[in-house]
Amino acid sequence: MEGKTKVVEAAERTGMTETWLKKHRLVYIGATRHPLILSIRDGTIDLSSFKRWLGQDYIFVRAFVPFVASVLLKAWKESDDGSDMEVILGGVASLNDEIAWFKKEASKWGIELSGIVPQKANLDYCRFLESLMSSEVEYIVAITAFWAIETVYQESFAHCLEDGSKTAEELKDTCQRWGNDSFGQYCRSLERIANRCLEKASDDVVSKAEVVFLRVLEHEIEFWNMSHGET
Ligand SMILES: Cc1ncc(CNC=O)c(N)n1
Repeated sequence: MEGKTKVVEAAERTGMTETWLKKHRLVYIGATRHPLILSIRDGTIDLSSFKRWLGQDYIFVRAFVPFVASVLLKAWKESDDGSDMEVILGGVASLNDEIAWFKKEASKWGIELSGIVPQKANLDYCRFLESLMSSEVEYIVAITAFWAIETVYQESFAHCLEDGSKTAEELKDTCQRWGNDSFGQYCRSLERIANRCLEKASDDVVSKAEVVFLRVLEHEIEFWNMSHGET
């Protein structure tokens, strides 16, 4: 088992996550190449959409913190590798900066965060996160969701920073937050953890994790859709 795990860790994106990304490619593209992201990238974004997204995302991130804390707790109880906890703890630490960043960014755009009303897609997504916090949910299922949630933002915002993108200067800071290389490294660490765990998991748990992966993608698409403003 030891040797097998090493082989998986040596290469990037080999394992269950790769299989799923291929199998559910269209949904994944729906989540990572959403019209809102494409409009940031091509410079045609309507700023009211951006502001709507920013305000809603602040609310989401506040609910995301206890979710990540619950993944940390599961790692401590259930993981067979002590370094998982350190990767997840790094995620918790960066969320502290992220909340401060949202406040600064909101004031830059003249958004009053205390006045934001969460929309249905946001409430649905937060409720889904809450369901994953239950102690009944396996660590493998929760870490899979965590990896997927972070990776959608990484792939989406990194796309807005690629050569040839026409992202406006005032939006680059947002794109950097999730699109930067070190966030990319962190997502790959989460992916390696997920793959290592999935390799040892029963078929039943692997199927549960796949369902949760797909549901994350669907929630992410609905979340981007909120920026259109048709509640
Ligand atoms: C809706 C959504 N999905 C993923 C992220 C990225 N994780 C933490 O910031 C996010 N901010 N918002």
